[in-house]
Amino acid sequence: LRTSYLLYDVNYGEGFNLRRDVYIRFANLVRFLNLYQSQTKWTLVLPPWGQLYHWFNNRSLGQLPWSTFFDLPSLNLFVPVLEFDQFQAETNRSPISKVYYMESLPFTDGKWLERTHQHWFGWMYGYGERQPISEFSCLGVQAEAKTLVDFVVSLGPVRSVMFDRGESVIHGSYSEWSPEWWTARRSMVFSKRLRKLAAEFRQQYLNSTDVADGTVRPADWRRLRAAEGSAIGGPYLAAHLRRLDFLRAHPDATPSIGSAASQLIRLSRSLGLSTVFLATDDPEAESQLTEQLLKAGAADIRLVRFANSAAAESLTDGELAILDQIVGSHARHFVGSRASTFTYRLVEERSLLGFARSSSIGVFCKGVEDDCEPGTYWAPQYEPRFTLTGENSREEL
Ligand SMILES: C[C@@H]1O[C@H](OP(=O)(O)OP(=O)(O)OC[C@H]2O[C@@H](n3cnc4c(=O)[nH]c(N)nc43)[C@H](O)[C@@H]2O)[C@@H](O)[C@H](O)[C@@H]1O
Repeated sequence: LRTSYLLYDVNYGEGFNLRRDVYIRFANLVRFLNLYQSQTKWTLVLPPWGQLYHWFNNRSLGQLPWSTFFDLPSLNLFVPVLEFDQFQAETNRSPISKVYYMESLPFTDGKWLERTHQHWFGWMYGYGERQPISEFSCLGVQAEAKTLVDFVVSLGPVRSVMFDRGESVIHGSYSEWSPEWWTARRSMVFSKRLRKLAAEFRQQYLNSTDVADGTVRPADWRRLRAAEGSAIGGPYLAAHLRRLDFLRAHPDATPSIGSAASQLIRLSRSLGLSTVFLATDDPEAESQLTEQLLKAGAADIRLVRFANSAAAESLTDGELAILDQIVGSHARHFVGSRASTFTYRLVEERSLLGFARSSSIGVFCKGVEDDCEPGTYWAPQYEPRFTLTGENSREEL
């Protein structure tokens, strides 16, 4: 069995939670390659988490491995994965055989433009040192992960292939409604350390435990199949209030603090929950909301944030965001921010835990009186199905 490596990178400006979705596209590509090419073991090289646009406190930390956030043994149960450092060690830092910089082009078939030179070096993942590359090409794509299977197969035996601007690849037939998407998604279990911190926080500040909340789940994600409605959740309302760049990027969906406070009061009253777990990227939001709650005579509503706990002090921005997601995903009821991938990932987590759709799809409206559309919800799909319709590849499970 020969070993080949697949690498990818994503446009710098993309946030953490969109990147998690791009992972699913490449994990499925690797899975399809391994099903199709039985003589090759394809391994997915995990792109280190560089200095993301939204991670203000991470600037000095350099590249973070995936194990900071995710449980690698769980990822490995779906496809073979390797941290970038390990890849460099395994290949003696030899050049990446082929790098394709993907450009979204307005044509319907996958097509590539070869612009090959003798020697290339690339800056990748924010490392100061440049990575040697044997061959660099631009690849015009309007492609799904499965189209790329045929493309990679057409390259013949190759040690390592990298796709840059990985966000250009779409899920296509293997989107959120497919078991392929969900199987990869289910394997993205958060690291043990972060899960433990979340459990301790829930117990200490929110009177919430898995046993009481009906969220005890097997350690192996392959055995987790919670029926919708089986989870009760902790006795709190969780709110994801996305602000900062959303005030500019999504002004029509982002409420003022006053409007958000009124919506929270109305919701917590109707649910009979006086504890609100607040997840937000805005350091000012909590004190501003508290002021509005007092003004509205709702001083009994208690705002709880992970960021205020002692455990938060030693965490990076990305870890803190995940803690907010884990704690938010265990609440009896959740209200999120329209169009935020942070909210999407949190709702997915809730659907996997077995929360009822109605407890998960609420979003903040712009105005208090607006009757805005609820958020998106995809029910988890479990039955594996695999059909590749490409020229070389056909297989069904
Ligand atoms: C405007 C667009 O917004 C998109 O944001 P959206 O979908 O929310 O995508 P996210 O990637 O989730 O949000 C960006 C980052 O903001 C922080 N953040 C957001 N909400 C919270 C929260 O509740 N708690 C904590 N602790 N941190 C939060 C977190 O670092 C997260 O990685 C971006 O992905 C795009 O690149 C673009 O900037």
